[in-house]
Amino acid sequence: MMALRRKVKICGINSPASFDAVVEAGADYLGFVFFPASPRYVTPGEAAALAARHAGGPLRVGLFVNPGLDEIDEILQQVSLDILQVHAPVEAIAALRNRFGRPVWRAVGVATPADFPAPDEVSDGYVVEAKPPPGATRPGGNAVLADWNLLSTWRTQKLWLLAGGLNPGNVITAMTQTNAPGADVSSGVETAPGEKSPELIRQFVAAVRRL
Ligand SMILES: O=C(O)c1ccccc1N[C@@H]1O[C@H](COP(=O)(O)O)[C@@H](O)[C@H]1O
Repeated sequence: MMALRRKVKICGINSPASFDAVVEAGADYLGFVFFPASPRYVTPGEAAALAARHAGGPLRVGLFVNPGLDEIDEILQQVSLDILQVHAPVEAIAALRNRFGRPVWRAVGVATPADFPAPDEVSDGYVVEAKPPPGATRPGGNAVLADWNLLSTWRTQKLWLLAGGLNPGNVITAMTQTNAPGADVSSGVETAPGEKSPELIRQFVAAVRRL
C-alpha cells in the first residue's frame, strides 16, 4: 500500500521573506492570522499583498478566533482564502460552512479523550493542539506541546493537523508517534514571536517530507 503524503502548514505568515520561503519550500498550506492580539496578526490588505506575490502554491488558510460572519465576509472581499481555520465552538461551524462555501477546520484543544471531536461533527478538518496555558492571551500559537500519547489513540477519517510546540527537530517524532496526517507550526519556525525564519521554514517542510 502506498503511504499517504503528509501535509504541512506554516502559520502566521506576515512578511514577504516568510511568504516566499513557504512557497519555495513547497508547503501545502500557509496561514494568515486575523486575530489582532497575535504577534502574527496581518490586516486583510497586508495578507492580500502577500498572497499576490505568487499565484498557486500553498493553499491560503485564514485563522480566526470566534469570528463574526460579517468580519469574515469583509476580509474575504479583500483577500482570497481557500480554507477557514477557526477557534470557535462546534455549534458555529455549520453556519460558517453554509455562508462561505469553503472548508472549515476547527481548532481543538485536547487534554482528555472527551475533547476529541465527535465522529459526526460537520467540520471539514481539525487543527489539534494542547489547551492554552493559564493566563494565555491567545487560544493557540503558544508553543505548547500536545499530549502525543493521547493523540495516538484518536481515529478519524478527516484531515487533521497536529499543532503546538512543533519545530524542525521534533516534528518527525511527533507525527510518527501520533500518526497525524499533517503538521502545523508557527512559533517553532520563528526567532522571536512573529519573526519567521526562512531557514527554519525550509527545515520544517523538509523534515515532514522525509516521512
Ligand atoms: O499564531 C498565533 O498567534 C495564534 C493566535 C490565535 C490562535 C491560534 C494561533 N496559532 C495557531 O496555534 C497553533 C500552534 O502554534 P505554535 O506552533 O505552537 O506556535 C497553530 O495552529 C497556529 O496556527
